[in-house]
Amino acid sequence: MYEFPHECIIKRMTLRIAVAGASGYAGGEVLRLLLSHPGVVDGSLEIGALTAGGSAGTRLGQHHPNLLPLADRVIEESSPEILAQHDVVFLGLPHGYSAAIAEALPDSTLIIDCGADFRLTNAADWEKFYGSPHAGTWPYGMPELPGARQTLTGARRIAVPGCYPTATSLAMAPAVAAGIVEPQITIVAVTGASGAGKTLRTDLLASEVMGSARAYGVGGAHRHNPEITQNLQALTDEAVTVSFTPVLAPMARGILATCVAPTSVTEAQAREVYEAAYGDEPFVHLLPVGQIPQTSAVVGSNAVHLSVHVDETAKKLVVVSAIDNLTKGTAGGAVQSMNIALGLPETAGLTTIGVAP
Ligand SMILES: NC(=O)C1=CN([C@@H]2O[C@H](COP(=O)(O)OP(=O)(O)OC[C@H]3O[C@@H](n4cnc5c(N)ncnc54)[C@H](OP(=O)(O)O)[C@@H]3O)[C@@H](O)[C@H]2O)C=CC1
Ligand SMILES: CC(=O)N[C@@H](CCC(=O)OP(=O)(O)O)C(=O)O
Repeated sequence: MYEFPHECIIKRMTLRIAVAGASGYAGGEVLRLLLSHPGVVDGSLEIGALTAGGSAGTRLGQHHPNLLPLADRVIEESSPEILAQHDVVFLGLPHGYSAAIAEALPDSTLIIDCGADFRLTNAADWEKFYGSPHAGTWPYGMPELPGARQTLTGARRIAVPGCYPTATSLAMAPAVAAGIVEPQITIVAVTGASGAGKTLRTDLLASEVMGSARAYGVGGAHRHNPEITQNLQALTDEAVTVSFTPVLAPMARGILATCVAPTSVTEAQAREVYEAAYGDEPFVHLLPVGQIPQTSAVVGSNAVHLSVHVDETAKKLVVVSAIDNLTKGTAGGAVQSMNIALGLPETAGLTTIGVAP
């Protein structure tokens, strides 16, 4: 056995990557990004098994017509035996499946879980919002949070953040960390239907979603509440409260979050805080004054677009944030974390340029 991963890179061994949940949206997006990852292009990374549940035995092309280079690959069962033959395993499975798989894989396997199972530190929060026993906590794949890159470097287990927590935590983290807001935060975030995955649901039929927008998980009921609070609470000694309302909009991809908190600073002062926090970040961009984020500008990219405003009358900081839920909100964050864990350039295989309009 070699020491994974640095020895592999030094010895130019090929790392094999499996994607479990390959027929789903998260798995498909991981594969889309991997196909143009320089490691896959130069052969140092290899796309190995593609696995799923009931879709085992079908061609990947049936599920993802965009992934032509992999169209004829046959999906296998998500068994630990198959996944254990790989150095890196992405999990794009429903909540509740990751722990059993992780237990059956060697400690040396880099497991990157797009699901929620290992994101929360507080077992009571997990049980309240997910209704099952807490599996544990893994290093959290949001490199832009203070201290996160060190935790991810060399990690073998990574919990990829939720899509709303990505858009909203990155929007509010600088303000909370710098103490320029009272951390009583109100968030309304619009999302596209792909956030719900591919599972057939009658409330997600085209006739239900097209031409309409609707709030859901209202009144603190959405399971991303504790995750957003956890991320922001880690940045301050003051008690953080988050009132979060998600809204489903008739679009396939994208999240647009509006995050509001009381402040006494000016807009210029707030911008200075955000410029200092994100000036060197490859994926988080504070937009020029006068430009406000929109989902079409980030779709298909790993970018986070932010604008920072102060409502002088209401004395509120207003931060608008846009991401692609499937890219920075899932698979892009997963690949970015893989890059850090493996000692590869953090931006490898990831673009900041969206497909607007
Ligand atoms: N969609 C998004 O924007 C985001 C998703 N995530 C997370 O990523 C994970 C995947 O989500 P998403 O891709 O949207 O969901 P999908 O419903 O699109 O895909 C789910 C995948 O899991 C597979 N699967 C389902 N049941 C089983 C099973 N019993 N055994 C093995 N495989 C199974 C499905 O295979 P089959 O086709 O065979 O049923 C499919 O490949 C979830 O945990 C989700 O919370 C995280 C952030 C954002
Ligand atoms: C439209 C829609 O339903 N969106 C999903 C997004 C959550 C998600 O996918 O993130 P997790 O990994 O935490 O499940 C939702 O609100 O549940």
